[in-house]
Amino acid sequence: MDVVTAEEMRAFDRETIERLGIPAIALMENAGRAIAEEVIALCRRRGAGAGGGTGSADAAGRSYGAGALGGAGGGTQSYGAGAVGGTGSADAEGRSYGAGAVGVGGVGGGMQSYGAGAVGGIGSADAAGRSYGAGAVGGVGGGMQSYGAGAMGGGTQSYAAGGPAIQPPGFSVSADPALTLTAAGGEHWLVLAGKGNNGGDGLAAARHLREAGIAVTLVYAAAPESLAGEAALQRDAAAAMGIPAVVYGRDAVDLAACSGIIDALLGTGSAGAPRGAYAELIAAANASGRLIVSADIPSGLDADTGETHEPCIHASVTVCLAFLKRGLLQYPGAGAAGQVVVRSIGIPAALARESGVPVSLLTPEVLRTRLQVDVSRRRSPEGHKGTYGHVLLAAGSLRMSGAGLLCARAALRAGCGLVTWALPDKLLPYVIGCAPELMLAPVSGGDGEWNAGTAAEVLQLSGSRDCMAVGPGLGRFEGDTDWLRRLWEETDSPLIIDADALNILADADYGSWSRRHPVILTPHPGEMARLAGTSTAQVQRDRIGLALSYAAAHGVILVLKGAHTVIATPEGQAYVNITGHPGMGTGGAGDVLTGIISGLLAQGLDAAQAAAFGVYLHGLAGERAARKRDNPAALIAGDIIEAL
Ligand SMILES: NC(=O)C1=CN([C@@H]2O[C@H](COP(=O)(O)OP(=O)(O)OC[C@H]3O[C@@H](n4cnc5c(N)ncnc54)[C@H](O)[C@@H]3O)[C@@H](O)[C@H]2O)[C@H](O)CC1
Ligand SMILES: [K+]
Repeated sequence: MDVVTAEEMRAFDRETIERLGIPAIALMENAGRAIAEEVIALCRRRGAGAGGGTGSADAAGRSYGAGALGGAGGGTQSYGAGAVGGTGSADAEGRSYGAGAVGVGGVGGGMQSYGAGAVGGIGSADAAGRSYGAGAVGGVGGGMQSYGAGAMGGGTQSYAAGGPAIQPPGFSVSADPALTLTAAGGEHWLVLAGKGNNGGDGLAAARHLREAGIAVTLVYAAAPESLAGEAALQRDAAAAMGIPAVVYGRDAVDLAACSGIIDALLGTGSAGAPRGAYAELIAAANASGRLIVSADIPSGLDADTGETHEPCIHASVTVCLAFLKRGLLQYPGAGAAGQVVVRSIGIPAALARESGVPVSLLTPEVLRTRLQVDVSRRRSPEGHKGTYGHVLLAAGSLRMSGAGLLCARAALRAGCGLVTWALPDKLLPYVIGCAPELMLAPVSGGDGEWNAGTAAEVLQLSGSRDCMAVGPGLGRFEGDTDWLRRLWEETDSPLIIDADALNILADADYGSWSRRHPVILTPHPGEMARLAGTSTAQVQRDRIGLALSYAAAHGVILVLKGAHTVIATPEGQAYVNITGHPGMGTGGAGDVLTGIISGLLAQGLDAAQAAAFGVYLHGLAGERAARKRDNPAALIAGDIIEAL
């Protein structure tokens, strides 16, 4: 799935209109319909008793129940079986990545669906009975009924293709299930409309909600006569249908007097912090406690960086139009968006591929098709430990021996054949037997710390290894810059640099160092700040942008760790990972990731493949491990290794 900037979005919009000849109003109509469908699906789930977090909600407020509904903003994620469907396959965690909704910031446990085109689906039903069948429509709470290919959806009857028909097959008529809501009478939605095309989308949605029997009132942020172009057409159509409208600032508006709010104030045309009526309406909407569905992006969000201006809408659902926006994947924006559903509106997805959009959401599909990773990791019956490569690890010191042990164990769990851990000789007696699968190579460390004289010993060890990881628990020592430079320039295999080795790099002008093989850097935001000579806050301000520029400028694969880790390549590609769990913020989790990446490299994945797949697997394992704890706070790094 491609991830775009606002400017890229506008370019694809223009190309679709000008080169393909699709009228702008058609795109807006499609956008309005998509928004309305998601609102109706949400009402349907809520009406099925899934209001505000049915079933269980975990400590983070994520509701996992069937038909679960994200709470009012605040970053709660809904994973419910009622979540609007998806197509295609599901991964081991029940995430479906086909063309469906995008669960962003998602942390396992429930079903997440990633993709575009919520309503329809193709294929089979999964173990939970969630249907991915063609024509299948999100069921009413309690999971989706499977309607089977070509069957009639929209109710409880279903004619499963090929199965015993409940009624004799024959003439049948179905309504438009995605825009039909039984018992709509209890619903009254407000549409907060800005004066741009985002507002136009909301006005188009209003007509569809009206058609579904839902009461709608338009709340214009600016005088309606100030709307222009397609938005003005939508204004006039809504008026012609007699949809009630008020103008903020001129008429009394009570945003709490409704059952839900569509936020169509600001979209990708927004610039800076919301001003005037927009700001007041955003604040009032957040204060109303009502469910908010945002059109395209939450108003007040920077579509490119994920910065949330003051104020910014906290949505339960964001109906992202045409392409996933970068700002929806980067915190705090990812926390303001709620469940993100990417909906097609008639702009061909191929435009992004053809134009070389550099950023992708890291899904199994992207791993397979864009990184050519065999996510199944099939093994040949003739394989042996030599087949799966040999990792050399230069890590650990007296006070941080555990980091080396975690990294080494993780490399083995990632599937490599052999791991040799080079460590200061004084540590040896203390680690012997901690992991019998490991081979240990003591280097002359004297007092249990590393010293510059060990470079030759490490280089000698590296000669027969497939990759080398340097850094976990390394510590700093006299002459460490020259020590690392020798490893950087003289090893003949891929290098993974982590922890204190990153700090050594940050203090060195390593741009002049020569390198024959790929290098992967795995900084957390603080280490990234030191590497880039900036502040941690600045790093977090635009993670994707910074990772892309740093990787290209320094010719490295950069793994910028954190919530939604970004993997960027020297060739200018970036992948945003959304597996993982807040419980992974624990000492040693980074050492485990370095081990996983090393283990994959040793098995023959290239640097970009190993970095991306390693991050993805690390996050999945963290989710699994967190679910095994009564409280995810109890997660420790070793649990992640055991969950691989
Ligand atoms: N492929 C596409 O791009 C499509 C976009 N669609 C929708 O259109 C919006 C983008 O619309 P645009 O008219 O460019 O801008 P906005 O509607 O986001 O709003 C701009 C509007 O608001 C004023 N404004 C800007 N910044 C602020 C601020 N900080 N405070 C107050 N007011 C502000 C500005 O003057 C403009 O008047 C996109 O998100 C989609 O929702 C369609 O879906 C079709 C395809
Ligand atoms: K919006």
